[in-house]
Amino acid sequence: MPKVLISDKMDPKAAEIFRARGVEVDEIIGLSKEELAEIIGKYDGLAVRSSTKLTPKILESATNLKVVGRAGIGVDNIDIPAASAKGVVVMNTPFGNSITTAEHAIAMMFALARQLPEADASTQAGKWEKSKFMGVELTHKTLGLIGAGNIGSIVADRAHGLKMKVIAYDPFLTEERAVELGIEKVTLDELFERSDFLTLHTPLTDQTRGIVSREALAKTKKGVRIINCARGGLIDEEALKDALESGHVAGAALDVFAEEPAKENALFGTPGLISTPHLGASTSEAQVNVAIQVAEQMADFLLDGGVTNALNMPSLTAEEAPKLKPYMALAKKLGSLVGQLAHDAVKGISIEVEGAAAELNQKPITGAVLAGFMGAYSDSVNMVNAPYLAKERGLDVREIRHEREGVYHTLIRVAVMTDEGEKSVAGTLFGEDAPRLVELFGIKIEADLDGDMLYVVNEDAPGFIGRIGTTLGAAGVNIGNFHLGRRDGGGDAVLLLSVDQHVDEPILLEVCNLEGVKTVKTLSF
Ligand SMILES: NC(=O)C1=CN([C@@H]2O[C@H](COP(=O)(O)OP(=O)(O)OC[C@H]3O[C@@H](n4cnc5c(N)ncnc54)[C@H](O)[C@@H]3O)[C@@H](O)[C@H]2O)C=CC1
Ligand SMILES: O=C(O)CCC(=O)C(=O)O
Repeated sequence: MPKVLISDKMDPKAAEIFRARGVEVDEIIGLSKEELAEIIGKYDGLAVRSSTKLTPKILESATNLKVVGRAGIGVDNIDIPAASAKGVVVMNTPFGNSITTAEHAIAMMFALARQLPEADASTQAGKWEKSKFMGVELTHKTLGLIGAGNIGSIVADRAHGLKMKVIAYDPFLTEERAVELGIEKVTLDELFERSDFLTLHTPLTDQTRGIVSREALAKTKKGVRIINCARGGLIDEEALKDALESGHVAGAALDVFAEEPAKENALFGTPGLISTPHLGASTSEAQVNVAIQVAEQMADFLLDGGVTNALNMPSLTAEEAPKLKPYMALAKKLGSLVGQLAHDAVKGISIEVEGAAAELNQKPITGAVLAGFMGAYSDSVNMVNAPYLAKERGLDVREIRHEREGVYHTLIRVAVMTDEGEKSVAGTLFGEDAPRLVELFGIKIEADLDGDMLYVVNEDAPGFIGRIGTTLGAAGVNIGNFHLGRRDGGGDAVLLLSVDQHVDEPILLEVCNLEGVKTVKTLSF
């Protein structure tokens, strides 16, 4: 009988379901890292919320672990690459707590508008300070959403009921979906400039970390009120403290903090700050939803091999898996490449397979492309749920199959349709299993898409390669590999550099300022 450990506080329904399905279960809450590492080896499954941190070190001791179930959405407490490397499936419950979290954001917005916590404390202290607590109405105010996915779109729906004007910045939001949601799609700068209330609903990724920075806060309207029920690292907390103290930001309601549990934080005690201890998902309804869902999904997997909402595993039969594996790795890298490079809203995506790839089940290849593509924007995407999410968001997905071989024995081409037209990338397998990019936006180029990379478009002119090499070398960035392609002599050239470390913003700026450079972007695979 498989054995599961529940290591975070979870609704009793989870344990009930495990037992009813024939899975042995222990509930041990509040284990230290060392204690968890000591006992994890006994378990086939681990069910968590956000307190348990599943680190590579703990995974080292997890000799029997097959599945980790996150009763919730964000999986930043689970080291997914380490779990994948160990063959451990990671599942989450992407929708079970979205309504509850959206409601918390709305509650925070009301609390800010009417200073409810301060007014309550003052009244209960017998002060009756009626004139001190002058509020603002929400009606006709502009609510700016950063992130209009599941939670953001529920917040938008509720805000419409409050007669607010909703604007959003979300690079993945198409115009069609925005119209459907009644949201005006804007740039990030415009969102900062126009919002009376600003609320965050994105995962914490390299792109979103510190998105509400000191510079961003300087662009906001005086008197803006900010709500964060997503992840702490999205806001520069020190800059927010300064902006609250100066009165530029009239209030901030935070459910999440850069360091959690936030038993101490420099923001505490700042005028205008309202805080809750990561309560976004804490309603009995949401906790029952996620507990039932996580237990059912984990039991399905442990007892029958069924896979739902896995973040690191495609749904595949045992026979297909080994043949498809290298194609899926290639497909995911190509999807990720276009996801990282396509700045504008993508309306559609086509996945074309040719030669040997056309003899295989195309669904997992499509799933892998979509997982790579959407993984650039969200941390809840996997090969199983990516096609569903793409449909939900109005993304037109096309699959094309050519059985004939072209120049390569096998080829996968991924094309995205944006407002600027169609852009495509293509790749093949070298030696049957080594994924290789062979074409990038119409330019022939051969490259491994691996680790940290730098994408540079420049005017093809003598001396450029030397200049970029010197600039990166002077900044201590080692170039591991160099891939060059060009449209035609004297036209644009594309460089894909494999670098040994992530290239930080100041170095990126130096590269950007080199003569002839048109575009520079970091990529990560
Ligand atoms: N406070 C709490 O208890 C809870 C917090 N959360 C947090 O809320 C986050 C959002 O959850 P969902 O809406 O379900 O996720 P989702 O994946 O449905 O939506 C995230 C949205 O963010 C957008 N996005 C990604 N990168 C962006 C960027 N650079 N700028 C602007 N938008 C960007 C995506 O396109 C997507 O539409 C989760 O990642 C989780 O961290 C979720 C549940 C409870
Ligand atoms: O489980 C919790 O209380 C936190 C929920 C959360 O942050 C999430 O689902 O991403």
